[in-house]
Formats: sequence, C-alpha cells, structure tokens
Amino acid sequence: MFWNGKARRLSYKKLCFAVFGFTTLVIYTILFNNCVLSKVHGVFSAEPLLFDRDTFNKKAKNTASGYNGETHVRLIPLITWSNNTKYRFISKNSLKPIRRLPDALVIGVKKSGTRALLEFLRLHPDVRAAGSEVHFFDKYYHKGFNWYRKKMPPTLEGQVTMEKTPSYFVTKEVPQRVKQMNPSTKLLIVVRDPVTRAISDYTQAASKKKNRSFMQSFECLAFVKGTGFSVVDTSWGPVRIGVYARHLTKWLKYFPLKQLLFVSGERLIRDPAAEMARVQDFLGLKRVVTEKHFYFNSTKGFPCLMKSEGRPRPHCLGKTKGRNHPYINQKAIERLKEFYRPFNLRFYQMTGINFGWS
Ligand SMILES: Nc1ncnc2c1ncn2[C@@H]1O[C@H](COP(=O)(O)OS(=O)(=O)O)[C@@H](OP(=O)(O)O)[C@H]1O
Repeated sequence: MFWNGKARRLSYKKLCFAVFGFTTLVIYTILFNNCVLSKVHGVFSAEPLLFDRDTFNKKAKNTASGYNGETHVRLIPLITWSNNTKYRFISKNSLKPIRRLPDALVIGVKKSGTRALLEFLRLHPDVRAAGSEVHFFDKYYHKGFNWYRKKMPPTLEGQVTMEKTPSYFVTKEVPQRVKQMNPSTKLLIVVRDPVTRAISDYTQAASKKKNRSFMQSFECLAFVKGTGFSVVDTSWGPVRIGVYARHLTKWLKYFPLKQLLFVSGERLIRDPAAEMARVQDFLGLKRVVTEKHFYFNSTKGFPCLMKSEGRPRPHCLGKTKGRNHPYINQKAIERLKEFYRPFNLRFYQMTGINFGWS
C-alpha cells in the first residue's frame, strides 16, 4: 500500500511536469514562429503584411510606408522547418538586395553637373542609384510610393539608395512631398554660375530642335523684347532657374540647412576628388572615390573616369555633357551677371558658401 501510494504520487508529479513542459513548448513554438515569420516577410519585401488589400490600399496610397498592393505576400509555414533550415534561410536571404525608397536625392540644379555627380557617386560600392531621372516628385507623384520604390535599384542593408532629377529643385510641390516620404532624406544640390547655366540650358534646347534656324538667339530670349539688353526676362525658364536663393527658400521651409549639401559644379570639374570627398562625408560613406578614379581628358576638356561598373576602360560622360556653347554677346553676359549678383549674394549668405561667381 505504502509503495503503491508513493508510486502514484511519483507518476502524478511526472504527469504534471510533462503537461507543463509540453505547454511551454507549444507557447514557445507559437511565439517564435510569429517572430520569425515577420522577419522572413521582411526579406521577401520591404512592404507591410497585407491582409485586406482594398482597405490597405485606401489607407496607404501615397504614404511613404504605404503599399498599394499589387503582389500578395506568400506566407511560408515555418512550423514544418527545422530550426537550422530557418536560420540558414534567414541569414542567406537577409543578404538579398531589395528595392527601397531613396535615402538621398540629387535635386538639382539642371545643367550644373548633376549627371557627373551621380556617375562619380556610383563608383562607390555602398551607393546604388537609379540610372535615369525618375521624376517621381514632380511628374509621377500620383503613381504612389510603391511605383517609386520599384524604380529604385535593389540595395543591401546599409547601402545608400539614390536618384537624381534636377527639376525637383525648382518645382514648388516637391519639398513637402519629399519630407512626407522621409524627413531625414539627404539632399544634394549641384550649383553652377547661373549665367553659364542658362547658356548651357539654352544650348541643350537648341540641340533638340530639328530646325535650328527657327530657334531664336539666346540674347533674344533672355531679355524682354524691345529693351535691348536691359530688362531681363525672368519668366524665361533658363533665367528663372538660376535664381537659386528663391528656390532654396522653399526647401528651407521643410528641411534644415544641415540636411542639404551644396556641390560646386565648377569645382566638380576642376577638382572632382575634393568635391567627392565632401559628398562622401555628407552621406556618411567611407572616402572610396578619390583622385585615382579620375583622369583629365584634354580633348573633352573634362574629368573622365578610369573605369566604372560594367565599363573597365577609361571613359568620359556622354556627348550631351560638355557641349560647345554658342557665342553670346558680351554685353548680354555682363547684364545677366549684374542681374544675378544680388540673388547670388543672398544664396551665399543662406548656404554659408561663397561660390565665387563674379
Ligand atoms: N566630368 C564631366 N563631364 C562632362 N560634363 C561635366 C562634367 N562635370 C560637369 N559637367 C557639366 O555638366 C553639365 C551638364 O549638367 P547636368 O548633368 O546637370 O545636365 S542635366 O540637367 O542632367 O541635363 C555640362 O554642361 P555643358 O558643358 O553645358 O554641356 C558640363 O559642364
């Protein structure tokens, strides 16, 4: 009897332990798999889990974290996996590049050297940039952030995702939209003497005309008709874009000055490595792009690249960069310089940099 009672007590204890152990195991498995599932999901896509596509679409359209739901998320039943398989899967796939919204934007200024800056930055292994201008914030904003994300190159955690669209700098809706995407977005602005910039802009427009003899001269377009070279036509795009202080004021309503980097277009040609050192510091990157990446091509008259991704030989930027400018009457140039002087001074004060445009 004594032994029977003791044995029963012992097996009752064992049963309690077994039930307790089993319950703990079940709870642990549920919690662990929930946690792993959300991680695995992050590997497949940077977008949030989607359960009710329509409700989510309504909420998410045009919010940076939003997803306008074209793909359904495939949930993998991890419970059937062994722990080792799970970890191998996660560690392998967390190194898989995914498309993300940009961390940094080259927002302008048109014809100041924005392509050169982006191509130089692409030499850096920690930078990935969209090849062509995306125009999301000025032309395609209605398409939503998921459209924008898909235009970005896939990047690994820690790499900087970028794009350049020079018209962002002068489009009034853009600063607020960029802030809505991510208030910490880093903004790069290449600037060049506004008079040379206007001539460059005109040269590009002329080069696109099929019949150039129909194109009015730069002098005709830059000044109000019948005023000779005295009244500058500020409604003409190539002139208006060069009033940098006015455009910058709009950006400073949404972003602190420290989030903006002003790159000198002139210095980017004269000393690309020095300018690139500033840019890499600003983006928090190691200074990988240095003098050894550039050589001066005297035929082109510009710095060119020793090599770049997919192009192992020395090469320059394309034919549309570094065009010959037409002759412009010196009086017109002087008058334009006079026109820009107060705006340039204001711009120097705002940025704390004297760009040296006379
Ligand atoms: N390395 C190098 N090679 C060639 N060109 C160079 C380089 N660095 C700066 N630049 C200057 O870039 C000017 C074109 O500016 P953008 O690239 O901003 O033009 S665009 O707005 O994207 O059309 C272009 O203007 P133009 O000289 O009028 O063609 C160049 O002066």
